[in-house]
Amino acid sequence: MDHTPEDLNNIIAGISDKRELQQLIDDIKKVAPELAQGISMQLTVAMAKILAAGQIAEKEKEQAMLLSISNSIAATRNKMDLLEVLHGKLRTVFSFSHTVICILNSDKKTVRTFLLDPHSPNQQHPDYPRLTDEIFPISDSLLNVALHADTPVIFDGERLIRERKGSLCVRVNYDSGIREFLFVSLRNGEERIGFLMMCSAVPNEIDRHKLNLIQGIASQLSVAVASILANDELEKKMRAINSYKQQLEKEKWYLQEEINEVYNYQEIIGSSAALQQVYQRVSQVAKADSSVLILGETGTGKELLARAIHNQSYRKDQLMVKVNCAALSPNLIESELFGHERGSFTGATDRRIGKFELAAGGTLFLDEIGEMPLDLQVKLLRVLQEKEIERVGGKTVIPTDVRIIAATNRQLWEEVQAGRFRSDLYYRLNVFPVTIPPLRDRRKDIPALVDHFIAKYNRKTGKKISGVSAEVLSGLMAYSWPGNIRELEHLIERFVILTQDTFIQHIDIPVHNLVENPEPPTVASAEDARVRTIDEIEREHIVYVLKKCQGKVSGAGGAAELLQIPSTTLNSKMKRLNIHRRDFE
Ligand SMILES: Nc1ncnc2c1ncn2[C@@H]1O[C@H](COP(=O)(O)OP(=O)(O)OP(=O)(O)O)[C@@H](O)[C@H]1O
Repeated sequence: MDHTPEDLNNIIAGISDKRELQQLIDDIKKVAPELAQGISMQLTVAMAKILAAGQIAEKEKEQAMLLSISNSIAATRNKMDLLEVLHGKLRTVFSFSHTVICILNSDKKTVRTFLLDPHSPNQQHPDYPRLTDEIFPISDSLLNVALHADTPVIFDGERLIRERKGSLCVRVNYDSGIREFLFVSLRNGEERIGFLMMCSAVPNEIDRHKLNLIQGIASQLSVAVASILANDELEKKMRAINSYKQQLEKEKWYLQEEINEVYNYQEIIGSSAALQQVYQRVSQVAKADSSVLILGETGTGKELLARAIHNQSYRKDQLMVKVNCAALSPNLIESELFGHERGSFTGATDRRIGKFELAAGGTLFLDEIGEMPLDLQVKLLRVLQEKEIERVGGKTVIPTDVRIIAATNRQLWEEVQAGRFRSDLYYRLNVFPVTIPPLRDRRKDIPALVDHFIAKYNRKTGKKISGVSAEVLSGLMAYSWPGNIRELEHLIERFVILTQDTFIQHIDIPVHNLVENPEPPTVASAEDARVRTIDEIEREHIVYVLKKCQGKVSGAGGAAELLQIPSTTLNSKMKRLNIHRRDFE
């Protein structure tokens, strides 16, 4: 130690390491204690300089880490990215077991879990699913503190359990070995949006010197979380818009089909006691949402009644979709009802939804249910029981929510006894039967119906016919109406077209069905006076037979069978003679 004090000053000033300096001080104290006394001031200054330099270096390191974490957070686009930052990058700076982000709900009174560490030890806890599924009131004092913690606050796990704070969240974590909790709030500007929770299994593990750093990270996290939430909200709205669009497309397609069929729905006319009873049944069942079975002869107004039930039900703002079970072709019947996936059979070039899906939320009207083939009855029964369908060629089941209204002009129970209709399906549909009486049992309704149809066809033809003569009316009242109201409507339609007068003086009523009036009208109509062509007669006869078969062209009981010609011949005749569905439906 033969240095001069000046040499020593230079050596001391050159030392930048705390330990090196301490070693030198110890050496000087040992060999020259009075010298150490003499340069104590220089030693203190040197030590202070080294410490300050260390702090600056530490600060710079922190800044660099914060910058790196900030950059990673700023690059996050979704929850998965955020998880990676929290449980990857953050772990290189802090020691902790896992983190959780909770979000304030729009009610501002509850929070929900937004992000959970998939590796958290809580996963084994039986109450873990509740952490993700439930919402927690912020009236809970711990959550309230967490939400308002402008600077990070640390809680001892033992103490929280002792003081019964933080209920489920703290308990599940504590049971899984967590002993320390750090909370810091997340804010979007002035608005509090949630909080970050950092959990540690070791008391005092969370570095108290790095709380500033955590706070800085929390500010960055707030921006990322707010943007993910805004994106989620946007996506939710887009999904809602898309599903609404699809629904509209479905409805447009269905309405187009309806228009193509030139079908319009109208009000139910009639005030006879028999019809009053029907109205009463309808009002009893309309809002009940149970299945309804409408029974009645052809043309009595079963479809009209089904629509009335739908219109009075809670489903009235959704569609009532009609399926004519008799008109479905056997190989397409299943796809028609349940839809099909693209390529599921030859000709299935596109995915198509079935009538069940189309009627979602509304009513499915199964007309002519008595005609449904037995194998499809089984499938229908399964759908009604399980309330889910499978598209043809599809792999997933689709839940259905439809109300079923079925109608038939057959004696369905007799069909069951004859083995043509499944009894289990019969019981399922026959929850609330409504029978519409035939027109001959409610003749009182005939005058109102006549006026109604004259007004209807006046509108269509631009005529101004004011009514029928007393003679005509008594003829109409005497007729037995095997085709019921449809027959009456067609008769009136024909005579509105034929009548040149403002009053219908004469109507040809089929003689053989007159039941009460022995004097059928004898005056020949203008139409009868003219010689009709073979084509006209053929057309009339085909239309008559088609009506008799309820529009069924081919197959058993179809018009082709009755006319004893192949259905292809009948189809080409119908084309040539300009016969459309509306002519016989
Ligand atoms: N009470 C009524 N008031 C007004 N029009 C009616 C009434 N009942 C039936 N109609 C009309 O009669 C025609 C046949 O009615 P609808 O198709 O509802 O009968 P349906 O019983 O379903 O026949 P089908 O068994 O042949 O299918 C329709 O044009 C309908 O608008």
